Amino acid sequence: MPNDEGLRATGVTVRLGGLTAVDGVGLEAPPGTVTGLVGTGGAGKTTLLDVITGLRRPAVGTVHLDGADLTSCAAHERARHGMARTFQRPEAFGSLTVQENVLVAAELHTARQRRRRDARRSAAILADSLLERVGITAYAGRRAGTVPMGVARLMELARALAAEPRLLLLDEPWAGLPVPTARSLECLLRDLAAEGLAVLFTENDLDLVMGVCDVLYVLDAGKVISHGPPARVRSDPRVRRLRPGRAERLS
Ligand SMILES: Nc1ncnc2c1ncn2[C@@H]1O[C@H](COP(=O)(O)OP(=O)(O)OP(=O)(O)O)[C@@H](O)[C@H]1O
Repeated sequence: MPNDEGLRATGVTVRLGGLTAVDGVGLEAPPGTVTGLVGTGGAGKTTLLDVITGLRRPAVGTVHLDGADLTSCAAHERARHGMARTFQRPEAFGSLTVQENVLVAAELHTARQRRRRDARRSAAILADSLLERVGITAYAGRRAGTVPMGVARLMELARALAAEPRLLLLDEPWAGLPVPTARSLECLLRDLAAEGLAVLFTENDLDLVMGVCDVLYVLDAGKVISHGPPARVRSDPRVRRLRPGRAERLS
């Protein structure tokens, strides 16, 4: 039955060769909240995002969005159900401008909505407003292949938002961003959640994201070892054991 519970993944297990990369993970990302998925390199974060977005089939487990079972759906079908994602390495049309890159995504979305008559115009308006929203209007005319990594990341975010998703998944969105831009991104994610989006991001450094999320999941060797409000998770002994050298600062 359709509902508005957002993302619910249950019992997700992924085996890659002899390795269990994700091991019985359950995770929820409700609308109106920012959910963080934190873990050291190799913990299984990207693999879990791949399962959620349909790029990888789990050995076991289910993925629901707003009550719809998407476990057997292909990636493009999940996108139609309202999922949008950014990647660790931004994927762009390097020879197009930043504005054109966002426009392509906006045109796809407006065409899908069958607003064909004014699709081009409304796509252009949407693209320009998104460039402004993520703060990269100044780069609109630059070729995407020539912009700094931070701008490329924000451009990818604008492309994801062009689909007007209900669930936004971001794989290490802060990597390569200068501090002021990172702060703006935090504010933007909070604003998007306040508008009703379910936001789920991955990150390696728990300290970096303490103030951004409502709920944190900590993944270690493919398993969720702690989840809940950030302050509670940070003081969880199982999490503190993962963070040698930081215990004093946190106590
Ligand atoms: N295609 C693959 N084949 C075999 N093993 C893989 C493959 N992709 C990932 N792995 C392994 O699965 C585990 C989880 O990897 P994953 O990339 O999901 O972790 P992560 O938490 O996203 O790491 P990072 O923060 O470095 O991106 C790691 O041990 C990784 O080496």
